[in-house]
Amino acid sequence: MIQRLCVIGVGLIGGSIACGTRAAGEVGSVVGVDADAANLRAALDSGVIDCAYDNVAEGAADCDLVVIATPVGAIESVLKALRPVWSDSAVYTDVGSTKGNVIAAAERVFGAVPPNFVPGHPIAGAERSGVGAAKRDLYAGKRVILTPLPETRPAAVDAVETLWRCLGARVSHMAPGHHDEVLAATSHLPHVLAFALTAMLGRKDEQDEIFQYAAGGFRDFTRIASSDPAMWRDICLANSGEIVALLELFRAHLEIVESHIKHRSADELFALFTEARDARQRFLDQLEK
Ligand SMILES: NC(=O)C1=CN([C@@H]2O[C@H](COP(=O)(O)OP(=O)(O)OC[C@H]3O[C@@H](n4cnc5c(N)ncnc54)[C@H](O)[C@@H]3O)[C@@H](O)[C@H]2O)C=CC1
Ligand SMILES: O=C(O)C(=O)Cc1ccc(O)cc1
Repeated sequence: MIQRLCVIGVGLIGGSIACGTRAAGEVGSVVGVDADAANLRAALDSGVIDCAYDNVAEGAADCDLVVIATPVGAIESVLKALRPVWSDSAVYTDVGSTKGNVIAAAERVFGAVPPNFVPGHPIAGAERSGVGAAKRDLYAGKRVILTPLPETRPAAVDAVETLWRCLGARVSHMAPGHHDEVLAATSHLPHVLAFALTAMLGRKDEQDEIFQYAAGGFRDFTRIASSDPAMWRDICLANSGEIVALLELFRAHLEIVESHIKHRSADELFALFTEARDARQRFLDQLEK
């Protein structure tokens, strides 16, 4: 049981942790900290949090578990603000979509990553933001990746695993670099492609009104281009090396498709689309495992 949980950044992800732990009966009180006064007010009014602070150090003091759920570009400043009240008896974690930069930020702020800080990332979410989008069951059946370091205290890892399990999530461990490589492929690259395609067509739409004739496939492909631009700017800057390497690979693949279409290579196109459909089926099959 968590006595006093502090959520820094009470948006979609932090707000869902707050209401999920309360629904599970696993928390005494929830302290919310947010830089956006209107969002903080909404979190308090809707009962997602019990008390609200705009100051990180004041909110986190005397809490036994502190979850940092701000965009990844803000995590270093949050760690700096936490440093004066950092308690050896509390456990700290984050939910950032990238892990290498969060660990590097902790090293810069503290000299070394504190043994009671457990970097984490729930592989669950949506294209919506803010506490209004929070859901108590957001993490049910979803995966969470923790990237503890050799110096991370086992009891701190246990406490963070217990938090996620009480929300119904399945917890795995990964090395931070490996996490950033894997997530660049399945999350960061698709978001960049959706943003790029939608922006390109958006310019064309001003001339041709093409969106009027878009079908379900366009809606499916571009849903994630409705995601928060500031959050995705931060992710792209934080994991730029992995993302740029994948964009280069993707560009080469796109050129192959282009060449098959240009040269009317029907068999090659059929083989490539079949390979893609089979790969997607493998993805769907493992979702059910
Ligand atoms: N949206 C998603 O589907 C997922 C997001 N994540 C990660 O979770 C984190 C939060 O994302 P969301 O909840 O979607 O964003 P959100 O925009 O819904 O919530 C973030 C909140 O942090 C607050 N904030 C920003 N800077 C702050 C600061 N310096 N101090 C205090 N509060 C601050 C904002 O006002 C906002 O209310 C990000 O690091 C993101 O990469 C992880 C998994 C999924
Ligand atoms: O909207 C979607 O489908 C997502 O993919 C949400 C998401 C966004 C960022 C993450 O780090 C993890 C999940």
